Amino acid sequence: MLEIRQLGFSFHENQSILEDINFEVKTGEILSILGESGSGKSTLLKLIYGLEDTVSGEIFYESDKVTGPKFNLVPGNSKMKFVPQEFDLLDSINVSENVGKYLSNFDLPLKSENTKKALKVVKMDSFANHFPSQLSGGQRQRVSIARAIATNPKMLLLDEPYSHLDQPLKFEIRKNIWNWAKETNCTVILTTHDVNDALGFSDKIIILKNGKIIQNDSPENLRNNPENEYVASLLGEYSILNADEMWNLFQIKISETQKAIIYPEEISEDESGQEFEISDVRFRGRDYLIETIHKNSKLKFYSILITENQFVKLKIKNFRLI
Ligand SMILES: Nc1ncnc2c1ncn2[C@@H]1O[C@H](COP(=O)(O)OP(=O)(O)OP(=O)(O)O)[C@@H](O)[C@H]1O
Repeated sequence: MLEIRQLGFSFHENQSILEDINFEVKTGEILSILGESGSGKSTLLKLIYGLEDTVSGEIFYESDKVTGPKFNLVPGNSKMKFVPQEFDLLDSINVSENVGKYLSNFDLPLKSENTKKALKVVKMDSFANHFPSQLSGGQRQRVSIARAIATNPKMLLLDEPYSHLDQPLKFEIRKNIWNWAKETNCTVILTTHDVNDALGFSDKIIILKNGKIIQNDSPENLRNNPENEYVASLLGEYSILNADEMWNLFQIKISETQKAIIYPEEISEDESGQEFEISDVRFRGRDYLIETIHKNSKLKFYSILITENQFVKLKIKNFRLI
C-alpha cells in the first residue's frame, strides 16, 4: 500500500508545484494520473520514487517512509521500478541484454524466461537481438518498460508510457500491461494526458490541475459525476448548458448556481425536440460528431448518418450537474 499525506512540493521558494496531495493506492491497483501538460504528474511520480525531496507532507510505501536524495546516497526506491520519459538503454548491448540488465545471473534459464516474458508483454520479442540504435523511439520506450517488468516489481511507476505508440499498438500494450499487472499483483501508477490510456485501463484515476488533485475516483464515477468542467474536458467530448439554457431550450429546471454537462451520446434527434442549426460535422470512423448551435447555446451529438438538413431537432436524454 502507498500512502501520500498532505504532500507539498516546489523547486524554488514562492512557487508551488504540488499542494496538499492526499491519496492511497492499494496493492495490485492500477492508478492513472491524468492532467494537462505542466500539472505536476511527472513530479509526483518522481517524489513517489524518491528522486525529489518533499517540501511538506509524507509518503509511505508498505509502512516505510519514502525519502529523497537528501537522505539517500543512491536516489530511488529499490522496492519500486520507475520508467521515466527519457529511456536510458545501453547502446552497446542488444535488446535482450538490456531487458535482463537488472536480473541475477545466478539462474540463467530463469533470467532468459523473465526477459522473454517481459518482451512479449510489450510486443518486442521479435527484436530481442536488435541493438537500441536500430530501434524507433516507440520501440525503445517499449524495451525500457520491458526492462522494468522483467524484474517482477511490486510497484511500477510509468511516466507517459504510451506517448510514442500508435493507436492499435497502444491498445494492445495497455491491455497486456493490465493483464501482466493483475496476474502478478503489481501496483502500477502511470501518468498520461490521454483519457483513453486511463478510462479502460485503471482501477482509479486521479485528475491533477496546477499541482492539486481535483478528483480521485473510479473511471465510471469520474465520467458519470465529474467534479467540474476541467474534469469533463479531460474525458472527451461534452456540451455544457447553464440553468437558463436548460429551461429555455428543454424546459428542465436546474439550480441557477449549477450547470449541466451532457455527453454526445446523451443527445438524440427527436421531432418534438428543440431546433438547432448544424455548425460542423466530423467523421470519427464509426459515426459522425455533429456540432450544433441555437442562439449562443451549443450541443454536440453522435450520428451514424449525415442529415441533408441544415437543422436538427434535439432532446437531452441524460445529464449531470456541476
Ligand atoms: N527541474 C525543474 N525546475 C523547475 N521547475 C520545474 C522542473 N521540472 C518541472 N518543473 C515545473 O514543474 C511543473 C510540473 O512539471 P511536471 O513535469 O511534473 O508536469 P507534467 O504534468 O508531468 O507535464 P507533462 O505532461 O508536460 O510531462 C511545470 O510547471 C514545470 O515547468
